[in-house]
Amino acid sequence: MAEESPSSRKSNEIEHKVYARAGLLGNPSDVYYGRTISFSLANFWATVRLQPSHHLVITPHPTHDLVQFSGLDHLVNRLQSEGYYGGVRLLMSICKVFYNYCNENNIELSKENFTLSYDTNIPRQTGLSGSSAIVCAALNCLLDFYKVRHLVKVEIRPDLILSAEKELGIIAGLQDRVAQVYGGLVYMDFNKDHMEKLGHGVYTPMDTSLLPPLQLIYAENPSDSGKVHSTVRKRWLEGDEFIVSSMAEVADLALQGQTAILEKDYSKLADLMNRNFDLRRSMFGDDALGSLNIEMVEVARRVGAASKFTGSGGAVVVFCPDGPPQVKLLEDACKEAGFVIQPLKVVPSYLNEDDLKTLLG
Ligand SMILES: Nc1ncnc2c1ncn2[C@@H]1O[C@H](COP(=O)(O)OP(=O)(O)O)[C@@H](O)[C@H]1O
Ligand SMILES: O=C(O)[C@H]1O[C@H](OP(=O)(O)O)[C@H](O)[C@@H](O)[C@@H]1O
Ligand SMILES: [Mg+2]
Repeated sequence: MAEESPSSRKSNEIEHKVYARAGLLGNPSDVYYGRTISFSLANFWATVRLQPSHHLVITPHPTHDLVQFSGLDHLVNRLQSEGYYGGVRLLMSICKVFYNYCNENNIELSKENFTLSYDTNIPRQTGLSGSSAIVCAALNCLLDFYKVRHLVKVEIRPDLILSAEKELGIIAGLQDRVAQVYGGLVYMDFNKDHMEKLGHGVYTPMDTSLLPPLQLIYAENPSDSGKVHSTVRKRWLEGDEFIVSSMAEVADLALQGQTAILEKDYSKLADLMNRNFDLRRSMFGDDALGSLNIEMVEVARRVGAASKFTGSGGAVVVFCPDGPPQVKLLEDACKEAGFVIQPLKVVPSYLNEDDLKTLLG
């Protein structure tokens, strides 16, 4: 299962690449002690580079952390489309979480400093987990720079990545981070007992070759996962019966999906994907999901394909049960609607030997 980790080292520089992820079934129940099946995709990735340096420096990205504008209209347009934040706060936050975790667990860190910089081609805030890709790649750099990879268990790493985002007030779940730490296709069970006893879920890598060809549709339409989740989260915490039972049904789709994928029962997979989106829609409501996002799902369904969000909105994973002619119909429909469509490329697992050793210990 292990492939070489997508990292590289030039003299004493460290670079890690982490791919976008798609939730195939069960999301967003990961935020609610549920189950999901998710995978990393080679279509998009973020890279973080670490270079040893005298001071500790977090380098702003020239475009994602823009602070120089041609004028007020440029500044205001930019804030309206992309919000106030780029990746700098993500890098700072994972440094803090990593440092605290090492302190609390008696993992000694040398006194050396570094400069962190990042780049990403993951379409911003489209539910492809651009945020945790940056955080995960930074964590990988820190693990290697301080040579502590063997001391930080693989199952714990998604929690560290999530803590870094929670620290910033981003409402998020673990599925993104698990898919991005493990790579490949992973079945995840976030059962409450396990989560409380072990401090993490139970993660089972699956063979990526079991998946049928899948398509990705997305639009440049940033949506904030925190905002999308906040009302449903509040209702769930209050014990709202409809939300609690619907979320349990979403979690069950991943359980059924695991069997369907293992048996290559793709018509069942299509039904489960569609049901997944229908349940999300009934819980979150059309206003929170946004008409453009709903249209991306609908465009696929109009050609008879199965479709659902990869994350909280912005991108859609599609399965065309009738094969290439149906994919062609879908491409034409997307072109007309102004959506980008491309075949999904699933990344195999990229845990290395040191990572695998921590799973045994
Ligand atoms: N492509 C990106 N470049 C820079 N920062 C990003 C990017 N995508 C996300 N972020 C940062 O992560 C935060 C949370 O993003 P989120 O809503 O979770 O989007 P995603 O679905 O891509 O993970 C953003 O507010 C921003 O600070
Ligand atoms: O709503 C979802 O399906 C996911 O939303 C977040 O992911 P994002 O890529 O930021 O949209 C969240 O982090 C995930 O855990 C949810 O499953
Ligand atoms: Mg995110």
